[in-house]
Amino acid sequence: MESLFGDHEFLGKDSGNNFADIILPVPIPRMFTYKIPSILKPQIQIGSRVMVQFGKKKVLTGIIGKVHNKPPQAYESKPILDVLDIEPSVNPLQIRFWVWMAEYYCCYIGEVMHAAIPSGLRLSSESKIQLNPNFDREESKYPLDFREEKILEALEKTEEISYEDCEKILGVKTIHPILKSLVAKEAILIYEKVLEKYTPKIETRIRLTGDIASNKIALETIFEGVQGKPKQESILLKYLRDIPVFQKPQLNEKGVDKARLLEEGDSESSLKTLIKNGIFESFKVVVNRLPEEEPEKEPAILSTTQQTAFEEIKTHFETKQTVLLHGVTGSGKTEIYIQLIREVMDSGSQVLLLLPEIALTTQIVSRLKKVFGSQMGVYHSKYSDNERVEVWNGVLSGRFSFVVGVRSSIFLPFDSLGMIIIDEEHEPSYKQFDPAPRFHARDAATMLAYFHQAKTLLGSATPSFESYFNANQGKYGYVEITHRFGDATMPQYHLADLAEDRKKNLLKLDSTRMMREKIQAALDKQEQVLIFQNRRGYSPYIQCEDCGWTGQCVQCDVSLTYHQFAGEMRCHYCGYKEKVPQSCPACGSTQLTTMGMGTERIEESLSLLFPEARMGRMDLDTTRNKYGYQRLLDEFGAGQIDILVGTQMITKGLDFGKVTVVGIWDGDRILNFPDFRSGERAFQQITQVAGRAGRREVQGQVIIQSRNPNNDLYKKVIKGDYFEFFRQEMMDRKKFYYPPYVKLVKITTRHADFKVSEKAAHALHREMANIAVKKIVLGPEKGIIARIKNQFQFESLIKLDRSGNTQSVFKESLAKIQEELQSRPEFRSVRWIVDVDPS
Ligand SMILES: Nc1ncnc2c1ncn2[C@@H]1O[C@H](COP(=O)(O)OP(=O)(O)OP(=O)(O)O)[C@@H](O)[C@H]1O
Ligand SMILES: [Zn+2]
Repeated sequence: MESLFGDHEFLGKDSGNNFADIILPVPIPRMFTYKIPSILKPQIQIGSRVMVQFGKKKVLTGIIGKVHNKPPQAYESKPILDVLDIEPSVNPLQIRFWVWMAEYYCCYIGEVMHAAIPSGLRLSSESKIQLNPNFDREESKYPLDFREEKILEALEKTEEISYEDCEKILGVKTIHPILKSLVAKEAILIYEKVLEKYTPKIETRIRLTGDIASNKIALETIFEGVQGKPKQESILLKYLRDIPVFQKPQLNEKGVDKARLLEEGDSESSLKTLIKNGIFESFKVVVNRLPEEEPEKEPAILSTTQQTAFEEIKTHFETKQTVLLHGVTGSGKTEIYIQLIREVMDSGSQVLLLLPEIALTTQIVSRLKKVFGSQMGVYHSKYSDNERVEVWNGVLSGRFSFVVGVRSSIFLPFDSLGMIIIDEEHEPSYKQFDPAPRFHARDAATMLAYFHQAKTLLGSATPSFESYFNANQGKYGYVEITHRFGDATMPQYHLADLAEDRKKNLLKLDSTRMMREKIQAALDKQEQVLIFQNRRGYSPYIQCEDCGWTGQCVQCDVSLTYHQFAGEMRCHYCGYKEKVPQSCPACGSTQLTTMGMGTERIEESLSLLFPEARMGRMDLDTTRNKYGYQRLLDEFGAGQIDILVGTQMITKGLDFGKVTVVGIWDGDRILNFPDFRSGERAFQQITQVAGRAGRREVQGQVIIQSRNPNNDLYKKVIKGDYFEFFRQEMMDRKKFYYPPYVKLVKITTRHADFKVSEKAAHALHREMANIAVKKIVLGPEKGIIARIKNQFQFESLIKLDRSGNTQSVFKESLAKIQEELQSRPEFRSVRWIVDVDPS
């Protein structure tokens, strides 16, 4: 990245520079160079939004990525048309980060920009057609045909029209040739209309008029006046309850939200009368969507173990940029983060705390909120666009010097980060699969911290092998906590043999005797139970008992997943859905049954086995709406649920004191995943879910149901020797060339025609063979799912040597190859998907 951008080029405002590289929206692949007109020079700054002409007559909005003095070689540069921002929207460090991301993850910088800027801030541009002011119908040397006349007539009546308007006016779809001709005849202009999408929230507020609030006699007179008018009296009383002006007249100034005044069913017309009579006045204000909150409590005092870890982390930071904090589940990592965050904030720098999915970590967010109040911004996947814009602006204005967020929060406009903390750093959900940029937020955040000269703290009870490897090599500092906080002990494991119980007729509704006994014991003591079922790989589906028919997606090579709640079968890849048929579409039989074991089935079974227990279920279905997680977790925390069944969502970060039993419904389902990381993932997943049990005085009990309880991996998890497990797995990784010993790049071709997709994949393969760096190319092979959304997929996997500049040479050559292949007519509509560090 250094080669492309020297630091001096980020200084912006340099009147000696005559050219600017502009980042343009997708699908425009790279930055284009434009001339800086001298009158715009004073306004040119890195990160400002500008309008530029692209192609013949198209006007786009882009962002200044770089200013310099080198005219482009391949084309004549056009001038920048206008600068839209007085203050840049994006700072130079962000641009530098975007450039790095586009290069590292092999994607277009426009795609990074698209991911980075919340859509509420994005300039949406819609092509608009306008009369060319220089055009004179009488004097034009070009004759117009009747369609062109029609368009011009419309434009004489209104200032601008859209493409859609044109289609309507002409009653045809093919308007491009007509518009093109009009442009050529200099009769019209086509431009992109710039729309700001973000809208501030405006509240109507009510307050007492003039100085009534400070005049007791006037107030009393008013009360006398509304006697016998109960509706008006009620509104007045409610106002005084919320705003006690008798004690503090100055409170009247801010007034109350009108909606609040009317929310208990008071009538709007009575309020109107009060306003008409000059008692109340209404006014409008712009309000924050994110409420102000004061911190409620002081951070906890660290235990001796925590304090030691805290000191060790800081000592490592003196010499290392990154530190890995490896602390067992329940060791109190969050409290250590809190102390670090405090210190960095006190020193005047910004802090970012990354969590894998905020919706799943509501508990941690509310713990932090209590300590940091509204100094802390939350960047939530379930926030609305407008709320996101307010967080963005809050970072810009300095309102938030600390942000907790999901992976997209690495794009916020920080200008002086002091530390990035990545909690649960092993979590696969830090990786963005689709669309580009396909980045890993942990790795990208480490780079971001480097650009800010900031520190990175990685935290996990089960570190990723990549991070553990770096710590072992001495590249990262390493701090370990081997004991839980307070008196809590590590949970005790039990393997329950499914096959054995079946033989002995002890299996009831897929539960072993061990599982039932442990659950019952917990229920008897009013303790709580978590039951985990792995979502990956398996899903419930509908099958015909007579002919074996199963519902298939019409666009993808996958079977449809059964959603009992909606009575539907859905494709998890493209969203296609249909109602569950009454009878088998193939043979007409009505014997349709549910196969696979989803969380719904387990919930049903358990409520039959434990009829007195109150059940809850947490999965994609029950948490679809914004407050779904929150509601379930609140109920669970309040002890209104005895047994909570859930998928991956219940494994992350939950800290409930009354959970003493964790059941893993089908352990084998976690082990059998065809991936080089399956061992690592299984170890992590079992340890994490088990870690929810027994986090206070009572020791936790973990039951793993399995048909193969002698599997070596269970033994290793139970032993809990992470280092030993790592050491053994790493021998395989080394032998078979897998990360972290090599870097992986996966390239997928997609096309509606099987043959074309295959041919493109082979052409790519041949070209890649000529790239002169050490590498192994596997494939191309049909994708694990051969067809998605009617597109056939072929995949190649490339293993790159980690040494020297292998990666950059490979990526550069790959970009050239891709460009060349894309230009071949036969591959024009092929999609090429490059995934660096796939997971
Ligand atoms: N110094 C402290 N004082 C009081 N309570 C503490 C302290 N440190 C930790 N705790 C409590 O101990 C419990 C476990 O801590 P925490 O949730 O931070 O662990 P963790 O390391 O993040 O665990 P996991 O990796 O399983 O998420 C929490 O209930 C927390 O409030
Ligand atoms: Zn589908």
